[in-house]
Amino acid sequence: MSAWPDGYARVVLDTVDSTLSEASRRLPTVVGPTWLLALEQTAARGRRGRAWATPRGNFAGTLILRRMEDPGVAALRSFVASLALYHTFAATTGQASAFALKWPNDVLLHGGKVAGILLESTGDHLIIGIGVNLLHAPDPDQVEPGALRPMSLSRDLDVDVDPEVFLNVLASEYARLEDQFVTHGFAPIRRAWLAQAARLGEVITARTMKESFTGTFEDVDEAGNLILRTAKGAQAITAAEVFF
Ligand SMILES: O=C(O)CCCC[C@@H]1SC[C@@H]2NC(=O)N[C@@H]21
Repeated sequence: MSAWPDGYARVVLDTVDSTLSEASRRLPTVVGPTWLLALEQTAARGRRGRAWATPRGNFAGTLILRRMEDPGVAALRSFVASLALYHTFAATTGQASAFALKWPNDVLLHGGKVAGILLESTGDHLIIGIGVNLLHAPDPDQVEPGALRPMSLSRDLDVDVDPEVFLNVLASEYARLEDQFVTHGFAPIRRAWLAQAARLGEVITARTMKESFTGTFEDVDEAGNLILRTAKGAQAITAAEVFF
């Protein structure tokens, strides 16, 4: 069992609309880094305005941090969070090789999506929302065409992890990597993230709001951009949806 990290507060809620919305409501009274865990969410949101289902048994957590850097640097915490998730999956299942990281911040299990992260910045705070399919995964026909198959730890790995246990391990892994990020910057996080990256060196497609780029996934640069080698040369992509 991981020790709860010093300096972090923890709030467990039974049902809430969204831990991201709850985090925003609590901002005026929050002191120090705070984890919110909901055992059920009724109106959770995912990236690009999509809905996110959190039935009981899945993990829905949000970390509230005071933002100390400019927005570009603060946003690199999506890599800190996804790497912390990777270590948490490795620790709770004992099967690290089953997991991989998909740019910018999904976690894959056997090539399908098992966890997603949504970062929101409000005033001087950063709010990191994390959803994990521990027990249930949405039906494949509930996700949009071309999206990866949703996976769950229980169904696809035959491992049952309680959301509160998952939070304890994740909070500890996150705190360790947050210290590393603050002390040494993005470089060690970036190296460790790339070591677990899905499809590095392979041809992938990144779709932005306006364009689609297909090329070899070469790197993630020091600003967190996806570097694709296309027929027109190297393209640095800041925000996109990636398709394999
Ligand atoms: O689209 C994604 O991949 C991101 C999903 C993020 C879902 C989490 S669950 C906890 C937090 N509360 C929300 O409403 N969303 C995030």
